[in-house]
Amino acid sequence: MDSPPIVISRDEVKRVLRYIDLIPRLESALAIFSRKNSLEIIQPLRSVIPLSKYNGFLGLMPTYMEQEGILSTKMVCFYKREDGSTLPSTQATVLLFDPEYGNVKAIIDGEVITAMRTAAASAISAKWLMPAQAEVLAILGTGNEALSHYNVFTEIFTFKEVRVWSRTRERAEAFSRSVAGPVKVCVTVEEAVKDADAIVTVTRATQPILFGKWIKPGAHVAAVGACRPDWRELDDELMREAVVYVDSREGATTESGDVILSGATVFAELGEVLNETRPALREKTTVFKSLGLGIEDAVSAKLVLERWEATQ
Ligand SMILES: NC(=O)C1=CN([C@@H]2O[C@H](COP(=O)(O)OP(=O)(O)OC[C@H]3O[C@@H](n4cnc5c(N)ncnc54)[C@H](O)[C@@H]3O)[C@@H](O)[C@H]2O)C=CC1
Ligand SMILES: O=C([O-])C1=[NH+]CCC1
Repeated sequence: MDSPPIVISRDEVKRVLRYIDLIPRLESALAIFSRKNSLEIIQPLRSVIPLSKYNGFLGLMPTYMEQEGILSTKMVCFYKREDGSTLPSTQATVLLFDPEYGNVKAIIDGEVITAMRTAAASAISAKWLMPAQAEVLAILGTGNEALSHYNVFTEIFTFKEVRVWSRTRERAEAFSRSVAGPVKVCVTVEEAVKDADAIVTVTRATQPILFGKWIKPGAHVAAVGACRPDWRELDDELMREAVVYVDSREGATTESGDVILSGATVFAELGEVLNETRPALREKTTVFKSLGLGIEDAVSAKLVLERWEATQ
């Protein structure tokens, strides 16, 4: 109880965290989240502080899960700018507290947690909402989130073709060389998403890059970027015509430019699908608008600590 916090680095998180363990924890957390029972979870809407001078934001994401004994806060900085910095544009730290006494048990690097839990949440959405015989995956963007999404989607599904698009061909080619399996480099978004069954948008775009007119009816889009109320990745047509699922209704209607500015209706939270209180309309064109939840970081951090302790 009075021992100093354990510090777990990015490399250590990478060593111990596995999708096979993470996905069931996230499914359970998303289901708990959507039951909205304050005896199970307290997770206020994230507070976001704009860092206007630096074109960035600090998000604070506290979570308490009494029955699981988890009290945590993630602090995440994310930037819109591109200035050639070698630091990641999304950086985070997760604090795990002992809820009984308030001492910090662990300080865990949040970069890999953020990338893996976000990709795992998108994969859960695809498990329920992607067409049954999905053959083609398109990834738009080539940053950290693109890589984690490539990893989990190719680990748990079998696609005949994976495509990638970036604003420059060089970046798309570098991404394609950096991953284990074959990836087709596409020069335009339209080429990348034509007849794709699953599309992942993981860019820092602030204006739409993906247009409904290019998408095959029945496709599933996991929309991960555009996490500010005035940022977009998807156009109005796609947002209004697709069935829109979100991680959190409150989050989506407060933070998502794609939801707010298009006037789209939110059909369900992913946790409601997992709880079977709302249907998974797999045969329709679907969008999962992800913004990220503190509860995802909380259960991921607990898992990291457990696995890390087991290997000491
Ligand atoms: N939903 C969630 O839980 C999370 C969302 N995010 C968001 O996901 C997005 C990607 O994050 P990271 O991979 O960490 O970022 P990153 O900086 O590693 O990669 C961003 C990618 O977007 C591209 N890009 C930048 N501006 C663009 C534009 N105007 N149009 C098209 N492409 C553009 C970059 O070339 C790069 O390929 C960001 O918007 C980030 O805020 C990040 C973490 C969690
Ligand atoms: O949940 C998260 O960590 C983030 N969502 C958008 C940027 C970072």
